[in-house]
Amino acid sequence: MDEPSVERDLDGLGEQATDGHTRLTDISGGTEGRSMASIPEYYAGKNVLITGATGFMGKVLVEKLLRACPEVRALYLLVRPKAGQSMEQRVSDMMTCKQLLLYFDADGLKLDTSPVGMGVQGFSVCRVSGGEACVRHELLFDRVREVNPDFHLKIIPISSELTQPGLAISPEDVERLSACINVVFHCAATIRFDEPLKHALQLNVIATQQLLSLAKQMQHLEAFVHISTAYANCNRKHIDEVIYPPPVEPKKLIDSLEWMDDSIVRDITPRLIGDRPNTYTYTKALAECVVQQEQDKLNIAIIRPSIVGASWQEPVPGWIDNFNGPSGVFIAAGKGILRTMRANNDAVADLVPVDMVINLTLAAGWYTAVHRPKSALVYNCTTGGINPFHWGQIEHHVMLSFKRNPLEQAFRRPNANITSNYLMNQYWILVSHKFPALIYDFVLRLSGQKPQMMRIFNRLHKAIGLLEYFSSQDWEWNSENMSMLMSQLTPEDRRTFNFDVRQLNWPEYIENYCIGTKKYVLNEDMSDIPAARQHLRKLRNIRYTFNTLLVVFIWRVFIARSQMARNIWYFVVSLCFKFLSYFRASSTITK
Ligand SMILES: CCCCCCCCCCCCCCCCCC(=O)SCCNC(=O)CCNC(=O)[C@H](O)C(C)(C)COP(=O)(O)OP(=O)(O)OC[C@H]1O[C@@H](n2cnc3c(N)ncnc32)[C@H](O)[C@@H]1OP(=O)(O)O
Ligand SMILES: NC(=O)C1=CN([C@@H]2O[C@H](COP(=O)(O)OP(=O)(O)OC[C@H]3O[C@@H](n4cnc5c(N)ncnc54)[C@H](OP(=O)(O)O)[C@@H]3O)[C@@H](O)[C@H]2O)C=CC1
Repeated sequence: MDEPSVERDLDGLGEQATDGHTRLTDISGGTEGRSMASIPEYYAGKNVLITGATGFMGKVLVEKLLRACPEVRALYLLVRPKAGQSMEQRVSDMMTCKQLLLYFDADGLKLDTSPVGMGVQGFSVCRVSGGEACVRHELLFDRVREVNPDFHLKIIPISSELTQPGLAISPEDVERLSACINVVFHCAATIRFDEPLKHALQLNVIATQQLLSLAKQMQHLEAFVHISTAYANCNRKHIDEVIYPPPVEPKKLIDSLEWMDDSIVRDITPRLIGDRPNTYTYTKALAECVVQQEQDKLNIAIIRPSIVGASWQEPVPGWIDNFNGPSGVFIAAGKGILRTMRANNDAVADLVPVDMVINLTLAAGWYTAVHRPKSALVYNCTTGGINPFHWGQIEHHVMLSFKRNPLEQAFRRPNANITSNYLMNQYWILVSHKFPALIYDFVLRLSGQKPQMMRIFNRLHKAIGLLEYFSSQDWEWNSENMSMLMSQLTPEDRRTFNFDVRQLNWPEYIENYCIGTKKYVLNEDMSDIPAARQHLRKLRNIRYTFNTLLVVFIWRVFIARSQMARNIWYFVVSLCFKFLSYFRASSTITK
């Protein structure tokens, strides 16, 4: 079943819905006979619904929409209460991004760390008189706040647990959303690769279905933008911008899994997901299918980003707030923990910066609402086909960057190597991961502390084991729709909502990415870099001393047991002495 099920239609202007549902033409007056609105003009006065707003991409979407489209009327965020926090509290924390204060004495020594909160947004340093300095998180929403200090008034949290019937939205909220929403961005998903199938199906597929049902009740809806992944069809080598037939009819799967015990579902999961690597990519493919089923009733766009990395330029270069995908690998390599990983040096590393994905998403929302393509348009948001960069190059630049800007308290000097050879990788895991971990834990035990290194390595091996599928091969994505969309933007919009991946300078991007993991994920202070470098020098000296002692020890053991080794040893030593005395003698003669 290789036939794509969607035909692209770029010029299909609005048609009346068959079910009497109000389409764009009724509320915006269409675009006919008018000059086309720019992106900020389009979003002006619009009510936007966003799921997954507390996630990595959702936060950047909210920030950019508020900053670049200041006339947007309101953002309705579907948020669930979590970890004892109400949804209002969570949204407020997200916007205020709590602060971390570090105090220094006159010599620049850190005296105290007082985390006022837990936001992970990074630092800006402000030196004050008297030798005290305050380092505070550079807030994700700082730039919006500069433009509009009251931006929070535009944010309306709506309580919703997406895995519950009706998304657990109250009837009053359903009524309110149905009456006012113009654009929906559906970002929420579980992105864990080891999610049990039932839960992944519940969130990635059933919740999408329910959101679509809600969308169909929205009387003024103009665009529904669904965030998928470029890897939804990773069982193919060449991926076009079409929705492929699903591995199974979603409704059938939902019905059959409903009555099945969790243990049965676990047992049959490998058979069901077939040639896909995990439940994530499998359920994202099913979600695209349920979205496609509504394309006659709604104006739909599907965005398929590849591996979403730290920001390129906005809100600040290198902004990142999680360990997902390559970020965790970079950090583990920077800390000197990860020394080896299975990856293909020559395979394309299809990273795409989060701000480019969000710019494309906002532009696609605009295009979908204004042009109303007859069928859902899919945008492969990838870099490999246009501006390729390879895992081998990534490794090189990550290592360079962490040597220039080391992480604090590294376990060993950063020196990670990737290899596609399974046996070689196993060898290095033994020599460079397990052996040092055992020694370190042994030292911890001797000093009365709890061993921890082996536990860390076991978790790391589990995580990288799940990523290797994506780093060991490459794919070809067609990204014509991305180019088409770019050509539709005004020069001004092209600058404000830049997703031209040709402009990415990879070495510079990777450097900012690594610095971003240091500043924004690990909350490390850039002014501590000299101390971190000093720590690396100490580690290097420890390594030299350890290696020398090891060689001497092995040799001592060896010559104690073998006459031949002893003879060679005496021969080499006497040769050295002879050379030494010869050079000494010849230098006295020449004087
Ligand atoms: C120089 C080297 C060069 C290298 C080149 C090679 C690089 C290859 C990179 C390939 C990336 C491929 C990504 C493919 C993306 C597909 C795109 C998408 O659509 S979807 C987007 C992609 N989706 C994903 O990436 C999801 C992948 N993640 C998962 O599925 C799960 O987190 C898990 C199974 C790895 C661990 O589960 P579990 O044991 O239950 O543990 P928890 O979840 O509770 O977390 C425990 C702790 O570990 C932390 N941590 C998390 N991840 C990593 C990491 N990678 N590493 C390190 N640490 C990591 C986590 O923060 C937490 O810390 P703390 O709070 O305790 O302090
Ligand atoms: N990151 C990446 O590399 C890529 C991501 N994508 C896609 O982009 C989208 C966003 O990804 P990303 O931002 O990285 O993911 P995150 O894990 O950072 O965010 C997921 C969001 O979904 C919300 N969510 C999860 N479960 C529920 C629930 N039961 N009820 C309500 N909300 C829920 C989370 O809310 P809460 O804070 O409450 O947990 C969070 O806001 C996803 O659709 C993903 O498939 C695609 C390609 C690559």
